[in-house]
Amino acid sequence: MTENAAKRSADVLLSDGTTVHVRQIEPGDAPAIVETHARFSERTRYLRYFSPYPRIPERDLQRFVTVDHRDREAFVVEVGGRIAAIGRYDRLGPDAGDAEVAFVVEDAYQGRGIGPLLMEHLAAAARDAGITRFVAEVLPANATMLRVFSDFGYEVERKYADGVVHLAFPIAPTESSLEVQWRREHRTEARSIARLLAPRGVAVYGASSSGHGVGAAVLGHLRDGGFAGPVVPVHPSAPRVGGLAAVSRASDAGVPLDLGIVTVPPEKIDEVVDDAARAGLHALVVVSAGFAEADKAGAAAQAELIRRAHAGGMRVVGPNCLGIANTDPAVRLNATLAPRLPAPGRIGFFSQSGALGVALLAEADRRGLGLSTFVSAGNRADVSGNDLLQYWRDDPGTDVILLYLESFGNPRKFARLARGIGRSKPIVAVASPVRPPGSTERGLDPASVGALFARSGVVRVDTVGELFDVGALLATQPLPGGRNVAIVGNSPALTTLAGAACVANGLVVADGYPRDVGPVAGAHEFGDRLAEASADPGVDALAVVLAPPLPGQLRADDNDFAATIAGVALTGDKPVVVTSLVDRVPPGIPAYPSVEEAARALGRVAHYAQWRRQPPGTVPPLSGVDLEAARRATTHDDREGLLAAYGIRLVPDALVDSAPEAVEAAHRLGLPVALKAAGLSLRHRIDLGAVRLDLRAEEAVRVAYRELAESFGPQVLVQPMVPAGVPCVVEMMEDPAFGPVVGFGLAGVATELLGDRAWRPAPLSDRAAAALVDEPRAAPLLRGYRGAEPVDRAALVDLLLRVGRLADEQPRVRSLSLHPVLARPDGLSVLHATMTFGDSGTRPDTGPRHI
Ligand SMILES: CC(=O)SCCNC(=O)CCNC(=O)[C@H](O)C(C)(C)COP(=O)(O)OP(=O)(O)OC[C@H]1O[C@@H](n2cnc3c(N)ncnc32)[C@H](O)[C@@H]1OP(=O)(O)O
Repeated sequence: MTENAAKRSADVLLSDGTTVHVRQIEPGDAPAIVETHARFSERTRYLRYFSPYPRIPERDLQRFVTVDHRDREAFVVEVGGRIAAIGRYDRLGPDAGDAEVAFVVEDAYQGRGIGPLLMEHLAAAARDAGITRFVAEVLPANATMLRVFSDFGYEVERKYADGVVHLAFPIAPTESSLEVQWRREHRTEARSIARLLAPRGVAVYGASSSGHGVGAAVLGHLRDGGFAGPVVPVHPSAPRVGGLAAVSRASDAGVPLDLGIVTVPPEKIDEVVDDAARAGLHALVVVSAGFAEADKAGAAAQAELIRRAHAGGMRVVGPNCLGIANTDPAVRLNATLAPRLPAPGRIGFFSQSGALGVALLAEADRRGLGLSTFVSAGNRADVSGNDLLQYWRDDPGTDVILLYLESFGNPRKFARLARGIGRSKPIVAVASPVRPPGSTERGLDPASVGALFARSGVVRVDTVGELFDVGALLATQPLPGGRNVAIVGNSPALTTLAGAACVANGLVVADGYPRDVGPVAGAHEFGDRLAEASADPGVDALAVVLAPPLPGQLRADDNDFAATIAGVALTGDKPVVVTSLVDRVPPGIPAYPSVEEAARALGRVAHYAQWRRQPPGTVPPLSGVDLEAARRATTHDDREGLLAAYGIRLVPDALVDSAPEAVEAAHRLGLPVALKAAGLSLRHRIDLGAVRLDLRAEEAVRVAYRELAESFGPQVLVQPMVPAGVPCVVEMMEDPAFGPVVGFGLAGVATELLGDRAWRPAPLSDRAAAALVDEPRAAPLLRGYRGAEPVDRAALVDLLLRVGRLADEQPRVRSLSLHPVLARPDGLSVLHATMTFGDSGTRPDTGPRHI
């Protein structure tokens, strides 16, 4: 084969008798030059690389030719103009099923150390293509390739009976590669939502000829909102409804209709869906109530509605929703119960609640906030917030996304989408803990939601008011380049308050500020101070604080003030927030009634801007992870073994039930030792004084054992003393909706009481792990508080990454708590761990166990 490969062109005979025709490539050859046998399809993806590695001269073209793995075709890898490996897809074993790319390495050729380089290229190719799981199977005879694979970090997952070895390659997915993959999968869905929000024509089912009722109202709103296309009422008998010519079947309309608005009672819904499908509609917005939110029968009707709609090729918004709106001047669609089409703007707004939706639209209107599109999803039986995220991601008319959420249908999908979108378009969300009526979904656990949002860069707000406060700032102002705020005002009291509010919201008052122009300064002088602040390189954002005029007193130049502020806010490249003069500043400048609200909105936006500036994290490969050992450990519920398989070592201990045993264990483990009463939780142990520390001699061990046994029973743990450190807690729990999340905090009653834990979904990226260490409010203790030496942060990050990987890969582990972990300048010690196992569908083991 090596001889063949050296020729310019070769027929390569695979071991099952089929032939692959390969022509050797030259630098600069077009990708298509690799000829292969007929089974390569049009869909062949050519991944072509010039070596980024100095060891390979640029002229040695790297090439990896593959096909969509579902086609199960052959692949050829060429490195440096030589064939490096040839493989097949159609011989894969059963474990390859969920791999993005999977292949059998049949023949591999080594020379000039290309094995590992080849693997790097495969990994790079996979990463660029958004591939996250890579599986290889190596035929038993190919020992060389097997060694290359394992040298490069492939891990043997399984050996089949015929000797084929199954390996998995730990590709470190970058967040951008996840995004690539996601885009590929979901482009089609976004297209169908685009059609829903910009239909060519709309049919209205259920508008009463009497002119009264919900349907007639929606018909009126559509008609009066100035919808650009035809609006056609569909009615069983009336020739005209709401002043428009009606038809009895949508297919009789004679104009293209894409969307149906439905307000017929639930018992009539099936005939409507069938009629809409026959007329070729693409989507339905079902406003009618009486479905899953009502009762069991309603839930069944809802399921049938979705089944029929999908069978007819239609997506469904609702049921039990307020409707949808699109302010694009070329569309002007107001298919909602709200009488007014929102003002046009660049905010996409999703509301899960219909009831709140009308109020939300009215509030947006009052604040002069322009929307691009609005969707109320009601029971969210089909179209979800995730669908809308995909749509807004690709919609050039939307810059900012506001979400009012009550639950997550698919939190993991939300997280992946949000993470990608948040890099270019901010997402602001208020997650109400209310469980939607009729929903079987869990309510929102604040820790999990916090973890999910933090990871995805979602700006989390607590109230609907804040949703708009932050939305207005993001939609109208540039992002701040940092946290330094220049406060300029005309009242020392207010500027001081503003300073405190900024600090309370994670902002920094810029050097030389707050600046008070005094109560008599005119707009001109004020404008000069603002211009100075705007030009100051030490300033990232401006907060304008004007004392409001006294009641009944209108300062002569308030309008001038407003115009001055507007001048800075609309022309500068730094965000400006204004407090007071709220009614006077023109729309487009975020104005707040109080300094606290202004500072809070700015603080959230600064935090988001910082998230966006950081490079996306990667899930780094970890040394010393032994998946085979992990598999053995989980089969036997061996908790300690499982931790060890992920490179997490506990300080050893021994359970003893007599004084001589205690002494023997102390010698074995090494004096000095600590003795702890077994069978008590950690907290109880400390509270009850059931711990004896720093026992340096046999006699001390004996005495301590007797004391503990007398008070707490004969079972006692012996553990070698480890040097003191900052006690921390690393936790992992399986959230039924969100999947595994990893938590970090400092140990101790104070932080436990305050719930001072940071959470992130597993697996952790390097960035997420670092953020976990820095995020608890007590984290300064780790960084060398009051002259102490900082602890080994890298060791903590490494431990978190390991827990994150374990959490991600071991679904049987329901919870894990490493408590305490002593963090020191020279490393860390895990003193104690509890872990619960559970299989899906069963309850987790009861009670934590010491391992
Ligand atoms: C959570 C939130 O607040 S968001 C909003 C959520 N949604 C709601 O709150 C809506 C609540 N209201 C409802 O659900 C109501 O039951 C509705 C809107 C579904 C029905 O309202 P009703 O006025 O009782 O419906 P009604 O049976 O009179 O039918 C309305 C019209 O549809 C017509 N109709 C009946 N079947 C069909 C059909 N297959 N195709 C077209 N039209 C039909 C009827 O003939 C009637 O017109 P008519 O008065 O000229 O004869």
